[in-house]
Amino acid sequence: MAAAVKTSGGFCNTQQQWLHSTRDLFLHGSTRSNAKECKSKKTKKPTSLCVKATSAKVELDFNDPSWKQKFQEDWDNRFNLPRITDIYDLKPRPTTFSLKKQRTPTGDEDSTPMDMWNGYVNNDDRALMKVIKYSSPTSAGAECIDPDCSWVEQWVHRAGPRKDIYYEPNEVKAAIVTCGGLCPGLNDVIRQVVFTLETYGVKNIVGIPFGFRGFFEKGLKEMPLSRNLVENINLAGGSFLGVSRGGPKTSEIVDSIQARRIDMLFVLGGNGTHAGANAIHDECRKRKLKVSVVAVPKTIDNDIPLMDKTFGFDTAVEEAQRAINSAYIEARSAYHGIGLVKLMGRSSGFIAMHASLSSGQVDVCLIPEVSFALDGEYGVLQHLEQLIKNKGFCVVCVAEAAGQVSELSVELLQNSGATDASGNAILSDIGVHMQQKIKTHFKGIGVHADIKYIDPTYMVRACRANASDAILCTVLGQNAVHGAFAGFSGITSCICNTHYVYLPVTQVITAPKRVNHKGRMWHRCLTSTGQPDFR
Ligand SMILES: Nc1ncnc2c1ncn2[C@@H]1O[C@H](COP(=O)(O)OP(=O)(O)OP(=O)(O)O)[C@@H](O)[C@H]1O
Ligand SMILES: O=P(O)(O)OC[C@H]1O[C@](O)(CO)[C@@H](O)[C@@H]1O
Ligand SMILES: [Mg+2]
Repeated sequence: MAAAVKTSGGFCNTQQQWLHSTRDLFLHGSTRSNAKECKSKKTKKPTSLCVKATSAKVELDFNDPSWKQKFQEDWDNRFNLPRITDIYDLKPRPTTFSLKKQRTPTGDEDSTPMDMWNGYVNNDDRALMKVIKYSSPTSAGAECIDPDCSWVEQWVHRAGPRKDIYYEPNEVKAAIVTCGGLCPGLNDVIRQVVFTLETYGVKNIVGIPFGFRGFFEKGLKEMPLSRNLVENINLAGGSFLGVSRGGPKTSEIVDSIQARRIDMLFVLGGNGTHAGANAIHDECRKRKLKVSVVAVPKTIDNDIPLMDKTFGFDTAVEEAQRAINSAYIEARSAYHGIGLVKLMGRSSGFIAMHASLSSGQVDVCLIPEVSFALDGEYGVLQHLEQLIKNKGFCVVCVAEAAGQVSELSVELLQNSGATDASGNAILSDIGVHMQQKIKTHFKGIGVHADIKYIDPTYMVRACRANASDAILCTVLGQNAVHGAFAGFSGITSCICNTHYVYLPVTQVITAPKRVNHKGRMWHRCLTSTGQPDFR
């Protein structure tokens, strides 16, 4: 077995493989420019791709027979859930969240004691994060820890109601806030959080309007929430509470939490919001406040690491494929028609890839994780020329960040460096750029081309959640409340490997998740589109 190179604060093995850390997971699939090379101290030559495991505290030597145990201990530490009992000596009390008693056919109450009903989750329950045993680092999409790709169990905490709780529901003030951009399902989660809080017996539930701004902007009043008020909000898209980017400093938010006497804060948002939730959790701990901060991961971009998907993603894909279908119909019906669709994704191509796959009508899918050239012998334009010649029309789906994330691929478009209120880069319009390039190209070669450009961006995220997202939102929202009552804080309620779990927010905020260009899904997409390499 090849020996590991020790690096400070991280692991590095001697084959080109990934290590399990949030940073690794982010980098997974983006080897070319993201991963640093590990250089041998002696020869100064690169020995492997080396990834710094930001939150890993151990160094692994794969020659050490106990390396697995060390890895697992480190894993368990990193995925241990922060609890308010870490700073307070609190006595638990029996939960007020009852699993409803069933009735026997005669109408009598079933006499089975509640304890026997197996409805509560034990704090020691775990779900497996990874279920594939890769036998080789060269297996498609392999995620290996050591050069032999050994199997190592990676457990995470199961979500759900506990028998013991750490808050007196009557005394709890709970607040909900939705941040970032819109996303289908925000209202479904708000609704379920309110329903579940009421089931525990909480009466004081409020909504913070317009994201974190609602904590400090004068004139924005918190909204009292109840089952009656939110009963039907899932029937519409958007956020009942409103969203925003940017906002106050963490200390100001926590001042406001203190002043409002909030005990539980449910934060719905993407990676920025999760970073905010973590900062709020840390600040509450610093001030020794008994506050549970629980996040629920939303974003149509699906770019939060470790989880199967974020809520809203499924719906966005469904809507996006409608746009692709329209582009296909336009292109198919025109003489030398070219349908061009731009889809959202700030720094990842998940929506573009999945919508291309689900529609089955795309000839070329371009995502930020994969380099492509427009011009030249192997460029996209040359391929479009062939498609027009051979089948008479074609459809192109481009992710908004394609050709614009320099650490992932060759940059086609220069960004201005401008950022939005949250500090996110404002991207150039790759769709408009491509439309111009295609027009100029076909004009240049004297071939007629009828280009129809569709930009459905805000349409794909302003709609209401589809059935699959509605169920995901329901479970995540309920589990968020169970997590808070169980005394956890600084956690996110999510789905991993089809099971509902809690993860510490620290583990999901290091960097965005990206499409693994060596993974099976991207290869399936390529098989479906039939596109070549554009380099
Ligand atoms: N590192 C951070 N620390 C504290 N707060 C942050 C951080 N990053 C972002 N925020 C705050 O989180 C909120 C939402 O962030 P952002 O606008 O990036 O959206 P997001 O949660 O990533 O969702 P989306 O997927 O729609 O982009 C903003 O109010 C922003 O100020
Ligand atoms: O709502 P805004 O500020 O226009 O931001 C758009 C961005 O938000 C998202 O919809 C979600 O992060 C991205 O896909 C997109 O880049
Ligand atoms: Mg974001």
